[in-house]
Amino acid sequence: MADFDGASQAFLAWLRQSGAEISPKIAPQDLRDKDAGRGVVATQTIAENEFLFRIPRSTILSVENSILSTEIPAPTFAHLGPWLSLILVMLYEYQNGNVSNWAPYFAVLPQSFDTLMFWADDELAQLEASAVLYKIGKEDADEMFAEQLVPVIEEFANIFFSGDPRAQSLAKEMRSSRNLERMHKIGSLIMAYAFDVEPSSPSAKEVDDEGFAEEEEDEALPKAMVPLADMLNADADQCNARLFYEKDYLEMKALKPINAGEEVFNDYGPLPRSDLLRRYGYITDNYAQYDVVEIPTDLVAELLSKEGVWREERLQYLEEQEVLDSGYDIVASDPFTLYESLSPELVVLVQSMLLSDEEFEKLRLKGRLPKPEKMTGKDAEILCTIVRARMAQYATSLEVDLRRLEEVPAEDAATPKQRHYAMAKAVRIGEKKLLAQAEDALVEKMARDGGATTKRQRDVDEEGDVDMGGTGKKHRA
Ligand SMILES: C[S@@+](CC[C@H](N)C(=O)[O-])C[C@H]1O[C@@H](n2cnc3c(N)ncnc32)[C@H](O)[C@@H]1O
Repeated sequence: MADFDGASQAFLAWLRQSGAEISPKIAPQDLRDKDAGRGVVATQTIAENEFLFRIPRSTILSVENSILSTEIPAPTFAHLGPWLSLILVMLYEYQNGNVSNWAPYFAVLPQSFDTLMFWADDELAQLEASAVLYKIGKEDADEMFAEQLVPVIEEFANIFFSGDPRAQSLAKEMRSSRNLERMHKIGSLIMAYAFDVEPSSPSAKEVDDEGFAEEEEDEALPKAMVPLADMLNADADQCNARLFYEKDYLEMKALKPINAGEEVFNDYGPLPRSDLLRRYGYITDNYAQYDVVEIPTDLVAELLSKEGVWREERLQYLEEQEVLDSGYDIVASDPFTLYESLSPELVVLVQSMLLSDEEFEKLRLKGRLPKPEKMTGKDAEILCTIVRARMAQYATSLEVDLRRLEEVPAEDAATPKQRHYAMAKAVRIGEKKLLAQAEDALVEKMARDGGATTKRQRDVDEEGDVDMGGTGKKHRA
C-alpha cells in the first residue's frame, strides 16, 4: 500500500517537475479493491469545462521524444509503423531503468495484465464459441516481433544497448521467450494505455499546396503514452472528461460537473464486452449495450449449402456490392429489433441466395440488391436456422449459464482465475442472449409472414426492385 501510494506521489512530483499543471481538485486513488488499479478521483467539486491537468508535449512518451529517434533513421520507424515503433522505444526506455526520463512513470504502469493475451487455456475455454478468441493475435504479434522488431534491434544493437560491450549478444537474446513476453506486455500496455496523438498544429501534418492535410496522415496518427491521462479508467456512458490536443500541451478537461468523491472517467469507445476484455482486461455491465455476436460466413455457406440454396456464381456480384464479409454481426438494441440488430449484409446475403435466377439477374443488371427491410418469412426461416446453428457452437446453453448465476460474479471473485471465469461467462451470456433475442424475433417474423411452408408471392415494385413483403421498418445504418 505504502509503495503503491509512494509511487503515485513520486510520479506526480516528477510530472510537475516536467512542467505539467495538475488541478488540486483531483488525485490518484488506489482502486485495487475494485480490481481497477489506479484511478483518478475528484477531491472537490469540478465544474463543466474545468481543466484537470495539462501535460507538456515534451513529457509524453513517444518515438519523437525518445533519444532513439535521433539515432535510428526515420524510415526505419516508418517501416515499423506506430505500434512496433512505440514498442521499440518503450523497450529501450524501460531497460534504461532509472536513467530513463520516464522512470517514475514506468513505476506506476502495471506489470501484469488481465487481457486475453495472458489468459490460460482453461480460462479462454470459458469464452466457448466467442469470435473474440480469433482476435487475440498472439501468434501474429510473435511473428511481427521476430521478423520486424528484433531485426531492427539487431541492426542498431550498438545504439539500443549503447555502452554495453555485449550489445550484439544482447540483441540476439531478444528472441528469447522472456524477451518476447516483455514485448507482449509492452504491446498490451500500448493497446490499453496509448493515445493516438494529434499533431501540435496542422502544419505538423504534411499539407499539400492548398493547405489540406494528406488523408493518410489522419489515418495513422502516432501512438504515444500520455502520463496521467492514461490513469483514467472508463465505464461506458459514465465518461466525464476528455483529452484535448493543444499546440504545446495536452489538456484533460471535465465534460460535465464532477462531484467531490466521484471518479474521473475517460471514454475507451463503444466496445462490446468481448473486445473490452481483449483490449483492457475488464468488463462492466454498462458495456452490455455494445455487445455483439459474430456469425462466421463459413457457417452461413455451410447451412445454405445444406439447404441447397448456396450459389457460388452469385458471390462475385455480392463481393462487388460489398455484401460479402468474413462474418456478420448481431448487435444489441433496446428494445431488440431485427432491423436494429441483425447485420443488413447478412440479410441481403440470404435474400440474394434465395432469389430465383431471373430475380437475381434483374437486380444484378440494375446494380441493385434486395432490401433487408423486405425480409420474407422464408428469409427469416433460413436466418433462424443460421442463428440456431451459431447458438449450438457454444458448449453450454443460455439456460444452463443463467441457472448457474449463483456462481461468483467477477467483482466478488477471490482469485484472478475466478475473475476470468466470471468475466468470460458474462461475455458468453451476452452473446447467447443476442442470439436468443434474434431467434425469438425471427420466429415471430416467420409466424407473421408465413414462414417455412408458405411460399410468398414475390412482386416487382414500380422501381423494378423485388418486393419481398416485410414490415417496412426503418433499418439501422
Ligand atoms: C488506461 S488504464 C487506466 C489506469 C489503470 N487503472 C491503472 O491502474 O494504470 C486502462 C486499464 O485500467 C483498468 N480499468 C479501466 N477502467 C476500469 C473499470 N471501469 N473497472 C475496472 N478496471 C478498469 C483496466 O485494467 C484497463 O486495462
